[in-house]
Amino acid sequence: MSPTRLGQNQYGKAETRVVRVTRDGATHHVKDLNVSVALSGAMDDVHTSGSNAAVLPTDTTKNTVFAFAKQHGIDSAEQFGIHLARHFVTGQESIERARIRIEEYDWERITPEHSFVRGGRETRTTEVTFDGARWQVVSGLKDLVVMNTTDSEFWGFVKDRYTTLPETRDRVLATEVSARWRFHWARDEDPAPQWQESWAEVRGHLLDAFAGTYSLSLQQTLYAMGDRVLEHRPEIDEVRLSLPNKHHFLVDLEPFGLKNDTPDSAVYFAADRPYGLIEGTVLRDGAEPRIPVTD
Ligand SMILES: O=c1[nH]c(=O)c2[nH]c(=O)[nH]c2[nH]1
Repeated sequence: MSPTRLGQNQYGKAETRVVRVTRDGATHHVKDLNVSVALSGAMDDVHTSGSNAAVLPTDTTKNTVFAFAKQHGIDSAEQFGIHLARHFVTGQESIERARIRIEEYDWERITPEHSFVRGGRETRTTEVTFDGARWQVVSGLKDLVVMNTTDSEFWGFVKDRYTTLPETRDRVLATEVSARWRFHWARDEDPAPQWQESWAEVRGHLLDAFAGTYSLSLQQTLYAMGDRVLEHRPEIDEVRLSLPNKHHFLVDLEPFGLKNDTPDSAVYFAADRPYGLIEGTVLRDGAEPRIPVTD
């Protein structure tokens, strides 16, 4: 038998759901997060000798999330993640790195006071990593569904013996955007970004680029989206996008004697699978490389 050793490892409580309700007279405010803590460091013993001496229980990491939400509030998901990561890395000798992933759910008001409906829109995400010296904050969004009903073409592609896709000069382009953007900010001595404002601005640029790009492929739209964010937001160094192509196929209505042309109230079949999956990263030239984060 060849010798073995412990490779990359991390542990912590995943998906702690914390909801904080703040009262401003009769007006209530809700912050709704799903927080996953992952800690790593000097953890050989717990895996190989059974000693738990270096292990802060995952139960404690969950309790810390609730206690911090109560004591310090939740200003932004990023700020909350930074606070937690700093606490774990500076508070325990055995913990060398913390990664905090947060999803934030949106609640819209039904009444001005204390009734809400869960926003059916996208989920906001952030991932904060801290190794005691350097921060890496990657924020994002997922499940943001968008559609252009024109200004999209796809033609001039490679054709082999299995190609049947017709070229098109006018199609529906729809996708469900998953985007993650990495902040330049890495050191405590540098001023941190305005997390809330930055997130809203990036979201706006992603949408503007999607809507405003005359698209010859979803790949081209992807690049335009990332490029626009980097052009307008100096606090961001990298944008990663995952864009499923939510195909809309013109239905063949010829058997019923109906012409189904795009310019004339077209009818599409919105297929849910399979879907093309277009993924890519747009980087600022000369940006520092990311800290590798294990999934
Ligand atoms: O925008 C697109 N990019 C592709 O790579 C592709 N492939 C395909 O079949 N349809 C599309 N659309």
